[in-house]
Amino acid sequence: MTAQILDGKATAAAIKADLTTRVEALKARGCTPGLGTVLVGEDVGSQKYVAGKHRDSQQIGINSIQRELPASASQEAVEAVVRELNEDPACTGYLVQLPLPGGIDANRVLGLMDPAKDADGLHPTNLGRLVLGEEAPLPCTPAGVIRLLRQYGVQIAGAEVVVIGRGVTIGRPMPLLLTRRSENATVTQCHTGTRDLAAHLRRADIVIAAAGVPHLVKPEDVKPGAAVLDVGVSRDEHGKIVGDVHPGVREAAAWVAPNPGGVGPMTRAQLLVNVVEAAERSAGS
Ligand SMILES: Nc1nc2c(c(=O)[nH]1)N[C@@H](CN(C=O)c1ccc(C(=O)N[C@@H](CCC(=O)O)C(=O)O)cc1)CN2
Repeated sequence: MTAQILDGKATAAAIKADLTTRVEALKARGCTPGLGTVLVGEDVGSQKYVAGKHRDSQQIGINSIQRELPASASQEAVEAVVRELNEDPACTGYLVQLPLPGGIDANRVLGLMDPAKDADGLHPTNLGRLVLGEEAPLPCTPAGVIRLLRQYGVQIAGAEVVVIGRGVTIGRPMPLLLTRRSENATVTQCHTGTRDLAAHLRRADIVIAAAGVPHLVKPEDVKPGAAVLDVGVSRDEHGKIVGDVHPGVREAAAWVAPNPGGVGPMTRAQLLVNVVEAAERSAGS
């Protein structure tokens, strides 16, 4: 049996269509949302992601504010841009593209952001709110994963979920979302210190692979009927994406979110959701 594709592109397009109407309503009330991005360095992947975020924003009527600094920028220079965006009324939400170059203290930079303008849900106050079960902008990739599973009717409640990875954008917040009462999943978090990854994978109803290790998840380790979401990004010698999930998994699983075309577009769609919601909150709607 070949897995059903969890199509992130199509799902993201539907989310964007809904947001377009909400942006029009905001504009009619004199509030035009503006997405700010802070990009430090010349990493080609990060440049591509940021360009995609602005392209999406412009398509639905959100203004773009782009700040770029060289890889040699000092901590003070990056912090100055964050302070500027905190004060800029045209910027209703913004993000700092990660990873930041070595030598920049990313936690300090994120902590300086105005939590009300945090479009990524990665400010310590907003991550703390998530832990406490309070309303907060949600980290984009984990929220995109949940939305994609729901769109295709994959059962989350009661599911055994394995998350591979413990980074700040996906691995750390993903279990927080999955174990909310609204999702009710049981989560095992695996990482480079996990002794027997295959043993965990064989029990999983849902696998979320975000390790950045090419073809880490093999067909023989996937439980029949499982949903497998490929979030890991490595690149081959031609710059082509190689995911964490072996292509043969398509013949073993019931659902697969491919990479590209699965969770990536959902990450960008959730960013737009966060920007629109922040603008709606600040406009008092
Ligand atoms: N500040 C943040 N930094 C990073 C985040 C994040 O959520 N906030 N996540 C990742 C990268 N990321 C967003 O920034 C991201 C990754 C992938 C995609 C995407 O649309 N991918 C396409 C393929 C694009 C390609 O061909 O290279 C797809 O999957 O179809 C968007 C955003 C790390 N940093």
